[in-house]
Amino acid sequence: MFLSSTQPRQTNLSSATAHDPVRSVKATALAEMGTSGDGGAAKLSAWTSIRQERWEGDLAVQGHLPHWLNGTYLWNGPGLWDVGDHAFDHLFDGYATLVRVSFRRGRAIDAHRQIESDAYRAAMAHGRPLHRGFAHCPKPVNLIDRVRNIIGLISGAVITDNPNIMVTQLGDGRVVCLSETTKSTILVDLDTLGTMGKFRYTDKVGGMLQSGHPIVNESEFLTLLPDLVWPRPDYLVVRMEAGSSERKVIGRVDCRGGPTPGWVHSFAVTKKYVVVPEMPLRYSACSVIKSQPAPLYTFEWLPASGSYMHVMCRSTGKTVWRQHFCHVASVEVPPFMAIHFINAYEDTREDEKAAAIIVDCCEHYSSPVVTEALALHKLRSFRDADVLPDARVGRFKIPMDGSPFGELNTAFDPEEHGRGMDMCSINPAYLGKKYRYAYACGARRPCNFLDMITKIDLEEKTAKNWHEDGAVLSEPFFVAKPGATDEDNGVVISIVSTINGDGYVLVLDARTFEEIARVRFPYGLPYGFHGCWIPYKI
Ligand SMILES: CC(=O)/C=C/C=C(C)/C=C/C1=C(C)CCCC1(C)C
Ligand SMILES: CC(/C=C/C=O)=C\C=C\C=O
Ligand SMILES: [Fe+2]
Repeated sequence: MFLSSTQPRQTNLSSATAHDPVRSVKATALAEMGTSGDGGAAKLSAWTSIRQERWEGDLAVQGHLPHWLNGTYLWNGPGLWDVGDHAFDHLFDGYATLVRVSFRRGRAIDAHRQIESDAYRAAMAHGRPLHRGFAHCPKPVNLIDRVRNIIGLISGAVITDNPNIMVTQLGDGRVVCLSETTKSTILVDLDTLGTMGKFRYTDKVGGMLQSGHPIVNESEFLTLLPDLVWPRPDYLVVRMEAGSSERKVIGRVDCRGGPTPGWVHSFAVTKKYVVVPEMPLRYSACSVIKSQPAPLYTFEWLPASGSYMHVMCRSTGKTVWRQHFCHVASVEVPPFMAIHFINAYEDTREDEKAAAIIVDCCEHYSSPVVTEALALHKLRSFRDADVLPDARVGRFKIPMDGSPFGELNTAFDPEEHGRGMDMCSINPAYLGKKYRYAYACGARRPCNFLDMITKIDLEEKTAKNWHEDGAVLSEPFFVAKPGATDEDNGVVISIVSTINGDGYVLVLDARTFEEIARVRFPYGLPYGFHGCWIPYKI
């Protein structure tokens, strides 16, 4: 049964009631402040903890959803920042909230639910967070606590398993949410959004950390495992076949600079290669051991340690360039700061061998300040101040002829997307291949956060933008029309948090970038990071 009005049909509220107290007084007060000289930030649901632990119901559709849009958009992010009297101050620390919007023949049903990681359950039980997260680090109160912390770090017990970055469906149908700690890989039930438990890897690969963006298709799951352990800090490149829970090591990349690996929130692949970025924002072993976040949280900025791009052959695991064997590379590149890689492809010669690898990313002009810009106290204030750090589409060219240096250039005029950009997606059929269009969040300045969505044409070097005054928009997600052959034939979905505290799913025609429908939530949702599309089985 679908409701035609905006009145939500609520289900399963017993659980919601049980968890309602977690929404702290601070968060409620903030949400109700409204006109506090913060440019309207206080009313935005984007930076406010979710209203209730779960909800399910029909949504009112304004406009026309295409009848071919049949499937589920699953979306994950940090929906709860307040526990008891404790309020996290970083976007990346919130407890994961999973949102599901199911589209069927022009209609939409929504559900959301908290993911019950061990870290979330412990916080609910104790009324405060107990685990170490991205920026949150429970303070040791005495020497015993300090020792317990070090043991807990080695065993992994004090480290968070809050899976708030992404959600993906594996080739065998299992749905997992995850973050950058390996233990945060958690299985969820697509029908109920219930937490089913940890994803148990059956291998002996180990590893405490993983990339936040594994590359997943119907046949495999590829990811990077950065390892901080001295004297051989490195990255393992691992693959897990669909239907298996065993990761196999494809190869290993030794760090070329610095005492630890660079942050690998995401990475890139081409048809034949995995590209492992090594950037100067490196994991800080010292801050991890001392249980004391450094100014850049668990990272430190070490530009003198150099920046590198390593290209590994997906089938052989080789990274060393050999002229007649396997054309792979490890090159020094200009300093860079990238959280998200957009895509990569092989620029081939006439003999079909790659002359260079092209890698595109959301590049922050070699500055780590963007991580600090995501502190909640900054996002909740100064909405009108132009404080969002600049970013551009950075294009690397990695030579495959044994040359030691790669290039980094600006792919097109950043003014086209307001000089800010991140949270990107492409048509997934073009992953690892030459492509023309990228979708991303951009900036309508002045702003303190990404407030526009943009379609970037890398061939014509132009952008089409969509914006609503005062609203915060989530990562634009491309869904292809079944059977379509044009790269941009489909829709782009983004979740909008409006200046009045409401929220809706925005659906744009990906070709024209014009709005075709908006689907209203019963209440605005917190900002989320990344999603996936699961078509219905016929
Ligand atoms: C983008 C985002 O949400 C990132 C989350 C990152 C986390 C939870 C990182 C955790 C940690 C490290 C990267 C290194 C040391 C331990 C720990 C703090 C858990
Ligand atoms: C919100 C964000 C990263 C999210 C990670 O998954 C980056 C925003 C950058 C702004 O310029
Ligand atoms: Fe991400």
